[in-house]
Amino acid sequence: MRSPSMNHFSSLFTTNIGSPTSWFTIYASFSSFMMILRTVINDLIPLRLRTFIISKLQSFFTNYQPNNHQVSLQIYQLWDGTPNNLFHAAKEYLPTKISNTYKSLKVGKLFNQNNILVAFDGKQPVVDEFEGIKIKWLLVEKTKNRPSGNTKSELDEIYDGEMYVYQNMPREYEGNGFVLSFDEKHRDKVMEKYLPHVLSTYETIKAEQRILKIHSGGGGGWRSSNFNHPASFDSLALDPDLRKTITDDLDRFLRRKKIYKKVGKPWKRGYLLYGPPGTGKSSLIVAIAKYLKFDVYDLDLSSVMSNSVLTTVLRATSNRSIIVIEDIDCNKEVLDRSKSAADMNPDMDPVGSFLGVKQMAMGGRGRSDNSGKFTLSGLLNYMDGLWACCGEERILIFTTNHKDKIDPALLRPGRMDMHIELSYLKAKAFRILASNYLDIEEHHHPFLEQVDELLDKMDVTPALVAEHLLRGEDADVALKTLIKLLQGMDISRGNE
Ligand SMILES: Nc1ncnc2c1ncn2[C@@H]1O[C@H](COP(=O)(O)OP(=O)(O)OP(=O)(O)O)[C@@H](O)[C@H]1O
Repeated sequence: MRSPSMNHFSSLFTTNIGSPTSWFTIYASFSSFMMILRTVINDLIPLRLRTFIISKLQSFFTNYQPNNHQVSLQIYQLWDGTPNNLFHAAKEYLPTKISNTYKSLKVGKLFNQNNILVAFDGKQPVVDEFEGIKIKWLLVEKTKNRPSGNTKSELDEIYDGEMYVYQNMPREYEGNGFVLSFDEKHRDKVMEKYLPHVLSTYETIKAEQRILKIHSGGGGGWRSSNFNHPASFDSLALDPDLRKTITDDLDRFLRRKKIYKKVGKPWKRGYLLYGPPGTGKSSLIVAIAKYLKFDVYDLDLSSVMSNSVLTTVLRATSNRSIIVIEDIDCNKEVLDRSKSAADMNPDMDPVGSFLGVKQMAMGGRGRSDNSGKFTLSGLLNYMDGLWACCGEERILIFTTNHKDKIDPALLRPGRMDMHIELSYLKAKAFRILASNYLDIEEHHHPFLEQVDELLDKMDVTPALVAEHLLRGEDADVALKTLIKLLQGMDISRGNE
């Protein structure tokens, strides 16, 4: 026997289903049918069997992923209880991938930084493209068991399954994390190329954000402060070819870490900056430090009383640093060394004399003369590689006004690899000062040629001209008075 509702249900297909009345009839029939079906199921299927079927269906839908060719990687804040570098790398890397289409971002500013910082807040996935593959990043926050923010969104749909893994992590894995997903066929590329790319980008960002320090002193310990000197390669009046030679050399030094390791040499480089006072030697050191993002250790040799103090002081320097010894020719021990070596054997050539003194310091004849004292040989030993035990990524810079006074032993390649002469101001470098101090574009001022001619025939330091330009606000007036000054110097020179 058929129930009235079943009759209704079957008659649906013959009625006109376009009218509201017919829709209501369909609804009423369907409800009655479902009620009857539920009663039948409850009566005929035992409770335990029903629970089993429901749990199986739930688990099927939970584990079902529409894109089952997608792979996901979780990067948590901790790995075996210790900070996970990949997590920190991702944290710095992702903001570089945020485009203008992002509608919700975190912003902030730290005390010691000038820039406004922007970060991914996790409410929207970040999609990164790398060598033709798309990688989707999501943020997982500690106190929430689903990606932060959204109610019911794309994130939930994708990550309900992933959250199950997350919630079952051992305690030490708890903390914020990232989940990145990509097509399975790119698995190798992501592991071998993309993740190393994230790490190396992080290293670059870290180096750029680094707050540089200057440490001064030596024998009595280092005194440190933030290094905020405004000089840079852009502010330096340097012949453009010389600037390029220097920056190319620095770049090459940074690139060749592996080669130094392979040939068993400490990764270090020595520069000798020489030239008259006021030609920019100290300013160039600042420019190099900023270019490389290296800290500076300004070593006062007169405070170093013995070789062992020198070793201690140099050991206390950090990696990625520049050790500066200014006016090396003025150091008494440095000058005395040549003298004492020559006294011992007047026929020795400079390098031979260096070796003689080095042997003394290493335990040869006359060692007792040097024990307990700072000697140049102690410094040379350090430069020759004994410092390899004290770390890497060191640049050593000596400055002098008198290159000819320096012992040749100090200058040979391997100790001072590059000798950079900073000289008097000439036309090309002057254009840089004119642009920086007076906003004069290259070749665009009627007085420039006259200044060039004067600079060409006389020796004027960049310091003197820079000081003069700093006083004038008006370019015409500043250049006119500079021409007068130079002409006056030219006349007095002629009178000498
Ligand atoms: N090439 C340059 N470009 C721009 N400014 C310069 C240059 N050379 C010197 N100056 C200016 O002169 C000042 C002194 O220069 P700096 O101390 O770098 O010279 P120096 O060669 O190290 O002198 P010293 O041998 O006396 O130590 C700097 O503060 C800078 O303003």
